[in-house]
Amino acid sequence: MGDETQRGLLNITSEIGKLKAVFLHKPGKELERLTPDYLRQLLFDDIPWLKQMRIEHDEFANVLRERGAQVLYVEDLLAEVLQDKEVRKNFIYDLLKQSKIDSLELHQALYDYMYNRTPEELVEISIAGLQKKDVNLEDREYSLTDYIDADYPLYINPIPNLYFMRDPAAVMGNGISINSMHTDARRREPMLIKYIYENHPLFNKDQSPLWYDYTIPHSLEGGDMLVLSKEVVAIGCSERTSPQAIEILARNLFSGMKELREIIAVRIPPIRAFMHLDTVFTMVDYDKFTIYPGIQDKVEVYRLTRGKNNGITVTPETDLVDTLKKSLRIPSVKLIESGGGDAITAAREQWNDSTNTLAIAPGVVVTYSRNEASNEVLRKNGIEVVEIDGSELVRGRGGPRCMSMPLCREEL
Ligand SMILES: NC(=[NH2+])NCCC[C@H](N)C(=O)O
Repeated sequence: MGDETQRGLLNITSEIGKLKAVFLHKPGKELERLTPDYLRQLLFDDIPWLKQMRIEHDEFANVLRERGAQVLYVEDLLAEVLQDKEVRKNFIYDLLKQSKIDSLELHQALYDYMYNRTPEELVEISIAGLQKKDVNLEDREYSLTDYIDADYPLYINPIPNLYFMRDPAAVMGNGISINSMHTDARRREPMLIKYIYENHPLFNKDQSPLWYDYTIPHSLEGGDMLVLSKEVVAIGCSERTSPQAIEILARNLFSGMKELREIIAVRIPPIRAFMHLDTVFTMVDYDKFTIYPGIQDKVEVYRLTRGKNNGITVTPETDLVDTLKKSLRIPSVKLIESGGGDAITAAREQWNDSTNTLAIAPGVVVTYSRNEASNEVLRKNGIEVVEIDGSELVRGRGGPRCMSMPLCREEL
């Protein structure tokens, strides 16, 4: 990565430019800590079969490599960063704080336990969690909390949604937004990215501005963030992303991304099936988008431009397609409706992330093979569709776009 390391690897100025580098997380032991009692709380609808899931994930990574993208794994970069003793110490403190371990004695015992693990083992704990039975703390005097929580099997909870790398952070321009997650289940994920951003030379922090920080109390998730062009960004205002967060992000982007002209805020209904904008709407080519049919009538659209009111002027718009044309300055926009024109098929396939396509070049997308009708419609509209199997991956309710965090795309 010679030159790129010098000026920082991060560069995303579109949704569709040829993908050059991408961050993934291969699902691991954290998925084996999902139990029926905690499924909903952990944002899953079913228990995936990990072995098959990992095969599917490898296939996804291979497709991206074959098409010329460098695949980096968050777990590898984090382990590299944790080689440094100071970083490791701070990381363990943050992990214990985030896990709300307050008892002094337990805090010390867990600190010692983790400090004596290898960086790789520590990474695994930070993702898969820490079971009480794996740590021998027999001689310890119990606190009240220890007695009351005795039946709970873990000291540190797993974060099984980490393979949806899209959400905890998003690269925009040459900077990164490290997001504030809406649910407790995902709260730790951005912290892992922050450690990599602050300490890994590939991210070259001094060259890469931070657009948002996960400690800000207004939630913002990457599934809602679409970089449409150098000049236009779209952000979903959704179950997961608040208007306050969009305004903070907008101010930072306007001051740091010189060419950025406007931000389109798209308000979508706050329900689980549509948790993020990218579950109903993604960009697949210069002037083509895939969309869940009917959603265009259920959204509210606002344009944010540089202005006097705290740095931003907000203009309500009436129509999504008109706004896209106007903002992107293109004569026409084609919305490709997922599901192939049948309402039942569309709803079933949307539930399995038919609309969550990942563009790896203009007009080339990765999708799940199971969404047959939606894939066919894309092809009919001139899009090259690269299919992967996702029978197990889909059980966490996310598709190829959700599972990837692009770091660098070729400029258009
Ligand atoms: N960008 C996305 N659509 N991500 C999907 C994330 C799915 C995950 N189970 C959650 O509820 O958070």
